[in-house]
Amino acid sequence: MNAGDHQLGIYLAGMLEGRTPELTTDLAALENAARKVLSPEALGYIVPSAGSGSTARANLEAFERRRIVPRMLRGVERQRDLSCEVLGTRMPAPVLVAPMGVQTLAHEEGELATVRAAAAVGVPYVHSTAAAHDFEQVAAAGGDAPRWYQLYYPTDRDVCVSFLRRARATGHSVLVVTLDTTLLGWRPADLDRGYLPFLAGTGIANYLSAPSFAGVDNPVTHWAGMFPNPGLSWDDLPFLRDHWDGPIVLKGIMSTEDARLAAEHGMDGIVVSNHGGRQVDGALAALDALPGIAEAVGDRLTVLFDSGVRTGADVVKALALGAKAVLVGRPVLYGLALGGQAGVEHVLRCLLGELDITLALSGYSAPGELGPGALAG
Ligand SMILES: Cc1cc2nc3c(=O)[nH]c(=O)nc-3n(C[C@H](O)[C@H](O)[C@H](O)COP(=O)(O)O)c2cc1C
Ligand SMILES: CC(C)CC(=O)C(=O)O
Repeated sequence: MNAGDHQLGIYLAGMLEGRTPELTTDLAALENAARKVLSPEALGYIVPSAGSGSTARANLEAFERRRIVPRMLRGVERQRDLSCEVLGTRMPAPVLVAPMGVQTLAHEEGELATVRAAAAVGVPYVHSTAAAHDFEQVAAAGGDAPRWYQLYYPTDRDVCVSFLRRARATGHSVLVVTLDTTLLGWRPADLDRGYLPFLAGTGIANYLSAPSFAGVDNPVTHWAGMFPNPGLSWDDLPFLRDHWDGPIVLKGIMSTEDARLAAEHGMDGIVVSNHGGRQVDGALAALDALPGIAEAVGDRLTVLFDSGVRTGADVVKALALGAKAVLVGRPVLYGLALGGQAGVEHVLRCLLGELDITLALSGYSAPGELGPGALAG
């Protein structure tokens, strides 16, 4: 994709054709539009965060606080190339779709619409263990487009191995192991409603279609029993190495010490993330954790980032602070809720377009040129 074509393309209406007014190009405003179309349960599950929401607010505030310093007369390339390679995956820009389960809450086609949209734009899609569609369905819908797999490490290792095998067999190239959700966070919006998608049977598709577990009496409670895994430790990582022959990324790293341990344990990458503020309310903003971690690990690990990315300018800020690429979460679900596959495509194209324009107007031809000097302070 030639990112430089985005803006003209938009003005020439190619991208806006068939767009509903709710699908605004102001990505930060999508949440309000999505609130109007989501059911109360879906809204309660997707939009809010843990506890009082202070960490989710801090995530956004950390982006707001940091300011880009635009530079002039730097001979920016007329046709910018934002493409990059991350852990063996080529991508049109340093942006991936974050792993998110239960996407049928946002739209009946759920992950199938998201993976098709990601494939259309070329952005890698990260398939969640808690997806409402399984590995095979997502692989069929996504075709050859890049896909990674996110693991919730279950207490039952046979189930774990079956997930890893199927993920590999269906073309997922990188394993993302989420560490910050060994228990569900304290989420008042769901607790007050007594609602959890999994208990309603949504989000266990990968598990339900695992042939070896077909005989289980009550699959929902069986899965609910093996999902909580607070006993997980660094000693459990070699098992994954034994059963996964591709790169492994740890998601949910928020301290320099854990980042160093990830490198010492031979991991390939980390995602600096607080799960969009959905887990530990009161945790620091993910963006505030990023620069120290990036400095501590240097070239030893590929540092990725998520939590609070809403605009192209946010992507610029995260890259300047040391991320090699970012994962975008809720905005994708807002696009999904508002327009299915077309809505997700809209969000991804806007994000890449705004990233490209912001980068160029700030004096940079490529994301790799960004560093802390691109920001004030
Ligand atoms: C509805 C929803 C479901 C999610 N499901 C998962 C999941 O299954 N696995 C995972 O690692 N992260 C999951 N996440 C967290 C995202 O991967 C990501 O860390 C977070 O959404 C980033 O923050 P943002 O929404 O502010 O962009 C989920 C987030 C949301 C909003
Ligand atoms: C706990 C999961 C199964 C889904 C998730 O990660 C989330 O809702 O944030």
